[in-house]
Amino acid sequence: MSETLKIKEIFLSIQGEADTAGWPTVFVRLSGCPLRCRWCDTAYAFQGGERLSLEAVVARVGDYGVRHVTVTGGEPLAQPACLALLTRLADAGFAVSLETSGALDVSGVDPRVVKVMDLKPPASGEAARNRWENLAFLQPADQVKFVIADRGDYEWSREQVARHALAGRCQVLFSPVAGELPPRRLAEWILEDRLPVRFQLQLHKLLWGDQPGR
Ligand SMILES: C[S@@+](CC[C@H](N)C(=O)[O-])C[C@H]1O[C@@H](n2cnc3c(N)ncnc32)[C@H](O)[C@@H]1O
Ligand SMILES: Nc1nc2[nH]cc(C(=O)O)c2c(=O)[nH]1
Ligand code: SF4
Ligand SMILES: [Mg+2]
Repeated sequence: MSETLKIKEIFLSIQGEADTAGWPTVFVRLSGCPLRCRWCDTAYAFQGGERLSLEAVVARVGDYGVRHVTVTGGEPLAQPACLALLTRLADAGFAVSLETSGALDVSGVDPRVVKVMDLKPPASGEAARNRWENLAFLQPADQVKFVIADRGDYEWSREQVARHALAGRCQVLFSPVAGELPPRRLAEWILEDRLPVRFQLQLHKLLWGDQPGR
């Protein structure tokens, strides 16, 4: 029997986050997540979804006729068949990125796939889940992302960037928790400290607000 995945949704949108922000992108959102970040904007993906074969997912992605595809969730790596999906999408010629929490092993991710990996700061409630061994598997095109709720999270994130020399390994993204930390405050902290990190806002929320399938 061919492998299957529980899929919450597949949709076309403007990439709202990370290095490919702005590109028309197909999103494949896998169901389920073992974490419960306090501010998660995608809790609707924790349950439900449709079981699809890898072939069906690749075919649906292809139907949209765009080059970029992002596999996200939920936590995509919580389903082991996600690794095979990533490889099939890369084989099919798509520019593939993976959004992952940083709590699951990324060592098996196809090297053609760009990893966008969170490190969860304390106010998420999930900092104990950060899998620090993952840092050894980052490639230069990958990105490490900190989603920051308050000054404590900012200082913690700044400390991890320094301790693990992250800025020399890949792009480092700092993003405010939407609706919680005023973006300007985070921008000013970054500038005051001359931090070598990239400030990010979720473009799709500026365009469409906070709604599923966008
Ligand atoms: C919904 S998660 C799915 C992938 C994976 N579970 C993860 O956490 O990276 C995708 C991205 O959205 C970010 N995110 C979730 N809720 C957010 C919020 N309220 N404000 C800003 N970013 C948020 C996450 O931190 C993560 O970078
Ligand atoms: N437009 C849009 N861009 C995104 N980039 C990463 C997303 C995610 O939820 O992982 C996301 C999303 O949910 N929507
Ligand atoms: S790991 Fe990602 S999907 Fe899971 S709760 Fe945190 S932000 Fe949401
Ligand atoms: Mg999202």
